[in-house]
Amino acid sequence: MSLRAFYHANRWIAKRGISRNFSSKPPPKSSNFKYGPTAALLGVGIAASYYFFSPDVSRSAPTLADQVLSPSHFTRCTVTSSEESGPDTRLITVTVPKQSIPPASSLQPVWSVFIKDDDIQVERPYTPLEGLDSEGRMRFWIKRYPRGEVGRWLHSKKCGEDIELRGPLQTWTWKEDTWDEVVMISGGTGITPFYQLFHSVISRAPSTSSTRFTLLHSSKTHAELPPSAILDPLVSYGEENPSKFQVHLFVDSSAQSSNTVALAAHVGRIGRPEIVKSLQTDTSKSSWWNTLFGRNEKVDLGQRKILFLVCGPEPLV
Ligand SMILES: Cc1cc2nc3c(=O)[nH]c(=O)nc-3n(C[C@H](O)[C@H](O)[C@H](O)COP(=O)(O)OP(=O)(O)OC[C@H]3O[C@@H](n4cnc5c(N)ncnc54)[C@H](O)[C@@H]3O)c2cc1C
Repeated sequence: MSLRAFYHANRWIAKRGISRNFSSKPPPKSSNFKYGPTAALLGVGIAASYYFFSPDVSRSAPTLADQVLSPSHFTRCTVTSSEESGPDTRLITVTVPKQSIPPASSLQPVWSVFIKDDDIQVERPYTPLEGLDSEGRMRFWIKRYPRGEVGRWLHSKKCGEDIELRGPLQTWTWKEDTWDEVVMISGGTGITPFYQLFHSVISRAPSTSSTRFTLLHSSKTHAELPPSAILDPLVSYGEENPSKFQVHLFVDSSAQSSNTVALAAHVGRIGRPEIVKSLQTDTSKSSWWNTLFGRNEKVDLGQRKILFLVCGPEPLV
């Protein structure tokens, strides 16, 4: 996983790169796969501090029954639903035993859990789309890669089978009343942390909240776009609250699908023009974005605090 922060403050620009490996095995020798959230911050005088996982305990942590979910031990949970949601993806629901459900107050977006493939003893982090409900259910959108270990193993799990997981682990912490604009850019299953933020924060924001959110999501094809269980709530909320939340979908190829939401996707990559265009719908900010991205024009950041979050495979990040 890689984490980078970009600051822009008046005429000073700093670029910082921090990389950490969270894999429980040596990285593949020749793979360009990387699932990395990148946070890019723009604003005046913003002090940014991000902390992703501190893998202080590992897959060798013990498995404990009758204890509340914790990063320091594994909890045996049950797969209660698994449905195909695209060519290589499944929506998988895992249910935590009642006695292991942590208090809701201990779960702050955005968090994830490590799931352990106990055939080969490796673990990978996954993001519960809606967090954890009062019945102990967590729903995941999980991609299977051709030679990927845990994804393929999870796809093979049937309803009623047990899996072990540990967490919650804080992927990134949302802070209320901090940002004027939040721009989320995702590719593939990189949408999952943003969906959790949408479910836990954006869709519940009080009408007095002035933060504007924009989600730009890209998938290779229409068929690989997130399933309607993910897209429908996003699209509906955006239509009902256009001044608070906008969602724009992108696909690389124009091959069509029967998914009606998918048909609304733009063909092409998410680039600078797409970001500018999506944000220019608010005319009060068009000059801000024009000057920010214009080559020879003076940057005028004003006093607005803008956060960019990027999550997806390495070519996107
Ligand atoms: C905070 C966080 C949250 C995440 N949330 C989600 C989520 O909600 N949903 C989701 O689907 N993913 C999520 N991920 C990604 C997930 O953790 C795994 O990285 C992903 O599922 C791949 O793991 P794997 O074991 O299936 O594949 P790996 O075994 O890690 O392999 C990954 C890729 O590398 C290739 N590869 C493996 N070995 C080699 C080799 N020797 N040579 C060349 N190529 C090789 C595989 O073919 C595959 O394409 C998240 C990641 C993070 C960091």
